[in-house]
Amino acid sequence: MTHIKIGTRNSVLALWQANHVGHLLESIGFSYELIAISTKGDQVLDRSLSKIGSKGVFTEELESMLREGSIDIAQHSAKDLPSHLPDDLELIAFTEREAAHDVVLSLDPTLRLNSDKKLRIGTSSTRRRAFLQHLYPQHEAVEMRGNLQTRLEKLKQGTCDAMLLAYAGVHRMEMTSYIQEHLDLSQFVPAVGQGSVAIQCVKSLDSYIKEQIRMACNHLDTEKCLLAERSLLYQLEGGCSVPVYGHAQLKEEQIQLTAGVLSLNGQQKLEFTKIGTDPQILGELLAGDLVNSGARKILQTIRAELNS
Ligand SMILES: NCc1[nH]cc(CCC(=O)O)c1CC(=O)O
Repeated sequence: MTHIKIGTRNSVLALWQANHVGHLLESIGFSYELIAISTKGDQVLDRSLSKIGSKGVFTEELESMLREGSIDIAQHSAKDLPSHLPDDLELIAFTEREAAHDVVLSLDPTLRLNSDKKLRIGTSSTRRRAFLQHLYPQHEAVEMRGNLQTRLEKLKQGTCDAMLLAYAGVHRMEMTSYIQEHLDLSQFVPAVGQGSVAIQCVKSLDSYIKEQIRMACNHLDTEKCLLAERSLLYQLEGGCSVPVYGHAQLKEEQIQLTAGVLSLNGQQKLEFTKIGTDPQILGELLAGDLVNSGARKILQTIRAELNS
């Protein structure tokens, strides 16, 4: 029997996702074990993600383990993957994406973002912070790092009135009872990759095993969408720390990609929607539209602000 060592971060969410991948592998008769590690992104909690050195804080250690052969595959939240990945590694599968939108969690069932009352809203994502300032400038964004359990604790302690999170993680962690609002995908556009789990391996992994893993875990429609979103991110060299966002959906046989860039304070926003059939080209074309409208200048300003 083929036995697969799955490398994963050791947060409860990451372990859930790794077991999910493991169960998919079991469905084709493979067995699996988890090799769980704590990454720099999990350990350094006193600085914002955008300041720890953004690229690959959650992924680098797992990539080294792939090369050493101590794991066969690594599972990552597709959202946490940098746009530029090392040449000796590849992504061989994207699991079926669940609802990709963001949600508002609070202990107060009457809380709504559109209220006039100034609320303290916890988030660690520059995209959510920027969207919040753009759509609901009356509120104050509060930095919130840590895994989902830690953040829920902080909410309960009163560090903030509400927090913004991805529905997918909240659902996996069975925290949906705290959801007070589901944010509209078309207004509060998700991060590239949000809601899907990516599987990475060394390019030199046995091709039969690769094919089997892909068969068990890859969801073709999700893959088309993720490839379009990641193609866009690649062009703009965005990472999870910069408010470049993109979300693709299938409309009949076509891919519809909505993507944009927001300034950190939410005051400038560039956004386009485009339809196409080739994910790679669609991402490139939409990135081109953004660049032609001045995205590079906004991005330069964002990077300077984040580094200061
Ligand atoms: N950066 C943290 C992270 N990475 C993936 C998810 C949620 C699950 C997913 O998007 O697949 C989260 C938490 C969040 O953003 O709320």
